[in-house]
Amino acid sequence: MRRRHGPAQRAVSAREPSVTAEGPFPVVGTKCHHGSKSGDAVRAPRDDHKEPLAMTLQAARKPADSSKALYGGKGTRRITVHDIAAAKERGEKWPMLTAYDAMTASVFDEAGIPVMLVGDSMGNTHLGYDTTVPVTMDEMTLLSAAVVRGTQRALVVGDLPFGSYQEGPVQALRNATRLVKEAGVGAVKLEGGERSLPQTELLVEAGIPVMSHLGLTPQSVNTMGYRVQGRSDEAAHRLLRDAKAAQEAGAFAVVLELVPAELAAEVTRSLHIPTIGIGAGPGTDAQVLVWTDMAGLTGGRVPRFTKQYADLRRALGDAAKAFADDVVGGAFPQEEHTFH
Ligand SMILES: Nc1nc(=O)c2c([nH]1)NC[C@@H]1CN(c3ccc(C(=O)N[C@@H](CCC(=O)O)C(=O)O)cc3)CN21
Ligand SMILES: CC(C)C(=O)C(=O)O
Ligand SMILES: [Mg+2]
Repeated sequence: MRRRHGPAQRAVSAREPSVTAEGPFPVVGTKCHHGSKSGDAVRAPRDDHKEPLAMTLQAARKPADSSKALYGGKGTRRITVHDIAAAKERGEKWPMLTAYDAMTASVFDEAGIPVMLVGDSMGNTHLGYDTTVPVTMDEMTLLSAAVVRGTQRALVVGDLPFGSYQEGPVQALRNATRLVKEAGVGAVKLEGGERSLPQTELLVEAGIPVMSHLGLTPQSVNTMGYRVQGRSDEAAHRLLRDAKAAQEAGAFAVVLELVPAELAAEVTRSLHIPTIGIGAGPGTDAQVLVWTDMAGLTGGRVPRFTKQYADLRRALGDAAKAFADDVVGGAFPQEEHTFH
């Protein structure tokens, strides 16, 4: 355990941002725990106060690390939406994973994952619901705050859950503001094209970066099911139109879920903001997976677009059985685990 999870860390509010930054982590670079938009996060604290002003300015203007790559680069400060835009210009591909708790998020942060999505898929993976539909703002806020506390570098994006933005732009702004102020996320994501444009515009105008989500939008499972989207010519045109409109409204990225690879590639070529695919083929700028699917922890059926990079479900089950066998057989605890 590298993080302290004492009571002092539980309460996060805009009024006491410092409580999110404490803990035994070595401080590398400058931490920015409240959003990613702050240009002031770029300047590292100086301990050499004898340095002349001219030199200070020169140092501040010095080009950043030669390797700016979102994944594999040398940067240690919090990733911003500007870094995401620059990656598209460089033609760089990048990975995104979901995260729902501080400890797992710290593992992905140390692995260099540049963007983490606190997905409403937490409904399925962590809260035991059948769909994402029941997930609440309270649940999103709690888990998003944990992911922000567990990361130093990743841009943390909070999903706006079903019912938290459908009423209109004002409701969307109220709830997105809550995720920014109480959880400290750097951006929010909302599902839908045309129907979510007024929300996107108002949020961006208010200073909250927005990630759009098109194609299969799981919050609409009760009307659309979990089917590949954009197969007909009409649906394909609508998706392309929606993506361009989201970009026009100010979105900094677009998730494309379960759409034909050819269409996702065309959307990617047509936009100057990055596309993030999930079940959308290899032609998108980025790829996202639900982390429990990626690591083989999810039980039961997983979507066909998932690739399993580990078998955590087996590893964890084996560990639990080994512990249980030791307890029942008297092999644990031993002398080294015992106090006298
Ligand atoms: N664990 C998990 N992984 C996810 O990817 C995920 C969630 N939960 N919860 C929220 C949504 C729901 N998602 C889903 C759910 C089901 C399918 C699915 O059954 N897809 C079919 C394709 C059907 C077709 O061919 O049209 C598949 O076989 O993969 C896809 C995405 C993606 N998201
Ligand atoms: C699958 C991603 C894009 C998502 O919206 C989620 O995890 O909730
Ligand atoms: Mg989601």
